[in-house]
Amino acid sequence: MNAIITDVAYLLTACAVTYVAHYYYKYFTRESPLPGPFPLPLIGSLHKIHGNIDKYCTSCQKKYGDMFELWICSQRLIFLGNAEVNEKLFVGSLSKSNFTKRSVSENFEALGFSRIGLVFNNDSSSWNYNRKLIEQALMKPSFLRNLMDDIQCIYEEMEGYWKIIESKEPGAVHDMADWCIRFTTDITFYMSTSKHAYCMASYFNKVVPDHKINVPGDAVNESEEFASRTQTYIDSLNFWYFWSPFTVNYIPGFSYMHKKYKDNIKWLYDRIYKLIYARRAEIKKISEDVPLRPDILTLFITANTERELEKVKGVTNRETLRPMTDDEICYNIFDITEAGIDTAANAMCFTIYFLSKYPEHKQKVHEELDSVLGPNHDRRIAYEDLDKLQYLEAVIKESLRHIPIIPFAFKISDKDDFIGGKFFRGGQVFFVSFSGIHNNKKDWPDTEKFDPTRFLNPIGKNTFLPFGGGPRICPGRHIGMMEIKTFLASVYRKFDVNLADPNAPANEELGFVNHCKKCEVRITPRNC
Ligand code: HEM
Repeated sequence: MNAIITDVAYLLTACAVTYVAHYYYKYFTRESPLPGPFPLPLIGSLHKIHGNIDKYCTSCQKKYGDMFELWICSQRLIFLGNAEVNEKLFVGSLSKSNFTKRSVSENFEALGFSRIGLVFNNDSSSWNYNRKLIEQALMKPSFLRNLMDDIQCIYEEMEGYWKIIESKEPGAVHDMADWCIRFTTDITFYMSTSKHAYCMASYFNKVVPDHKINVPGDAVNESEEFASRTQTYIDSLNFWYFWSPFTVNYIPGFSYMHKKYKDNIKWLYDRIYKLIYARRAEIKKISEDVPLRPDILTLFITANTERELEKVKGVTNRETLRPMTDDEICYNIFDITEAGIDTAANAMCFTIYFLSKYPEHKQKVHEELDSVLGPNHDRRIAYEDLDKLQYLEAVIKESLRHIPIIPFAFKISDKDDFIGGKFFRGGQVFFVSFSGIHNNKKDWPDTEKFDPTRFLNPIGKNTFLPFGGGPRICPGRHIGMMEIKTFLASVYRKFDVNLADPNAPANEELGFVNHCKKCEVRITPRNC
């Protein structure tokens, strides 16, 4: 027995020594070595990250410069933290770019994410097709016009809830982190499907239980479940990104979570499929001379069919000329809802935080709103007004510079290339740090200062990338900005918003995105 134990111990030791030797052989013989933290076998620098890879990399950037290497387990990542070293990664033209793909984990591959939808899709032909159809849908004039109205209707609903709360409890404290996420959930759901998610209504019913808003019972339960499952999905991304396939499949506890997360996605897909079938049936019943409502679901169903709403000029690419299948519609709607809710909500919330922290900029925003929108607060904000709100836009941008909602992206090269003067083989993973780029002292003097006026003059190329860059740049950037601007303009034209605790921190926490955990404010009518 003892002999067997000794043999097994020898075998394990031999395996461990071989693994360590191989790990460091790979490390010391790597091509184009860069400075960076010295990695440990198995974990690399994982033990130093303490849950926030963005903050860890920012501290490494101070020590090792704008281009360094970081090992996560046995994977070598190349950190790129300024506009110059990132230049090739942000070439916009698809045919000229060597960076058309994201780095996705083995779990994402196994779950099929790398072949469907948009966000993690690395199948060039499927991604290209989905991307073109999504871009076409999001730029249809009828869609944009309707969206402007929808945003304001949903805002007015929220303002109505605030007024009831104020009438019951003057000077009440509102958590904008809670309101903003419900606001963007309601908008995203409505612009995608023309269905009400009732997220704000059901939240209001929770906050003010003795003043229930009449919402169809099933719809509330369904909407709350949809919203909470959306958050669960966002959590599952970190889980699947950072844990190995072995861990999630075979280690008890992890395998339970893996199954729970897979069931969660299935639930969300099932709901979207139901909506697609119902909408297809509705469209069939509507006579061809009656215009259809241009929500994203209808735009996808009718794209490249007889019922297409408006042709977008200049789109001639033959591969986009076929209609979308139900699977494609489902995955694309899913990606749009998942990518559009948290991002816009947190951008709104952090901007409110910064405006409260810096009243001198809030004052300028108030003045600009008064001059552009005039004294009649019942007048709806027009699409054309948004362009004139330059100071508000500068404040939003400065907020996104300080706290980029997506602080980094993992990109992978299609083929061998020189980056920052160093040679890398195709397939190398690059950690593109938007935080690093936004805080680079060369491009942003006095980086710590909250100074929106930086954005009133032209800025350096690729120095500000809250929506990413290159062929995978965010396709929702225009409507994201439209939502944020319209929301903030609607709030600040009428109200003054102040932090309940003037010394409160921004309360940011990095999950899959930088989110605002809490932003407690008091909302009071302006004296103007
Ligand atoms: C403030 C709001 C938003 C921010 C800060 C934001 C930021 C980003 C960033 C940084 C990326 C990665 C780009 C890259 O890899 O270079 C991205 C991708 C994406 N975003 Fe957004 N986004 C926002 C709003 C939206 C909205 C409203 C939608 C949907 C309507 C959306 C849909 C997407 C999709 C589908 C992708 C994946 C694109 C692809 O891989 O081809 N985003 N976004």
